[in-house]
Amino acid sequence: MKKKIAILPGDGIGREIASGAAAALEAVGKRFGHEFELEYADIGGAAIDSHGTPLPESTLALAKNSDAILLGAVGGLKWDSLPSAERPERGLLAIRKELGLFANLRPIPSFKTLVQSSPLKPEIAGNVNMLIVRELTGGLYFGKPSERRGDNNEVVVDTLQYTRAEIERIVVKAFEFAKARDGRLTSVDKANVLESSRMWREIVNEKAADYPDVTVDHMYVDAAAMKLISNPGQFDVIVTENLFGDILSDEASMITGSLGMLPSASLSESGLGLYEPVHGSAPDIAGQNKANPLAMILSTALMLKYSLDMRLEGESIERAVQSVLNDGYCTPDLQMEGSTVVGTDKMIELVIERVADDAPAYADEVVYM
Ligand SMILES: NC(=O)C1=CN([C@@H]2O[C@H](COP(=O)(O)OP(=O)(O)OC[C@H]3O[C@@H](n4cnc5c(N)ncnc54)[C@H](O)[C@@H]3O)[C@@H](O)[C@H]2O)C=CC1
Ligand SMILES: CC(C)CC(=O)C(=O)O
Ligand SMILES: [Mg+2]
Repeated sequence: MKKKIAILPGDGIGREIASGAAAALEAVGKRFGHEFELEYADIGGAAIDSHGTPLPESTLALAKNSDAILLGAVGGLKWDSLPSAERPERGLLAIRKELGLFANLRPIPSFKTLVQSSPLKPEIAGNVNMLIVRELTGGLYFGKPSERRGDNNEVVVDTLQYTRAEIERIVVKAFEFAKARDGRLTSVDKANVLESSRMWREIVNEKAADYPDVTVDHMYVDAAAMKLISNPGQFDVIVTENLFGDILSDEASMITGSLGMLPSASLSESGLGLYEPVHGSAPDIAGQNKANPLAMILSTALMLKYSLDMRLEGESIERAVQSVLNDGYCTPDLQMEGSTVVGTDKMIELVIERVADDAPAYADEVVYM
């Protein structure tokens, strides 16, 4: 049956890498005999320019009527001086909220061939396979009030708010992933200071009773930031609130050596999924054919596996990516001696060829989720 996919390229490098997602779907379609109907719509700065709002009704309607959604990235210098409620990023937050995408999954594996590109020592970067489960529709990014106040607007307030139900559903999701993986869950909070973290911790402890096979530990977010660098191999599943997860996952990308390597999946309770790279629109390299398209392509693989029940198809993309890296190709963000540096377009082409070619499985195959 034909699957309808909404593609929202967004801004900056989002537009360049979105073509990688479309090309990967076309290659998978040809090889496995599927038909994908791709429909494009604006979000973020592009939507401000075309529709006067960062999340047009038509984009939201398309997303709701699709089997899954692929998103590039939003934001850019052109829109940076807009009030925060009108910025491109507001479109991204709004689509997450409107679609109820509360569970953001950010897998971070070691890519053996990329160990050299990590600023960490090979023995530290080389043995990681973690999953960050980030709460995505609550916390500091959504709490009200968020405003300037007082005489001359000299007071500013942002609000970190969660309901018990919001914390429970993300914690349960994380326990389920931990149970299916290595059975270790680290809950990251700031319970020594924040009331929200104290409730978060209580809920994790309550839910632990339902998962006797999962070992739970709690870590303060400042210490977790340090341990991600000193000993990332200790983590299996990390569960944390929205802002902490945002920051820690960018930090964790350095295990691979580039933010351009990390895909993500955002899932709702009904099972609808939006797939996007962890990185942003990278205005510093936009339009130069330098962006690494692999995070976007790997997000497409996650989409096939988790929203379309096409496991083999998703794995064919993951394997193709690994094959290209093993053959020594990389984009400029991945610093590796002796490798062949290629641009965005060429990297997409190399991966697509290998999807079509049925690249073999590797003994050290990267496992995502
Ligand atoms: N999900 C999204 O749409 C996100 C959007 N943003 C927005 O993106 C804009 C830029 O924000 P930044 O803080 O610069 O974060 P960024 O993630 O866009 O870039 C940070 C650094 O990583 C590099 N980088 C990111 N992705 C890359 C890729 N695929 N290949 C090679 N290098 C890559 C960039 O060149 C830059 O030096 C802002 O407007 C921000 O609000 C930021 C994060 C997430
Ligand atoms: C641009 C923000 C709204 C989001 C972000 O940085 C992220 O989701 O990683
Ligand atoms: Mg981020």
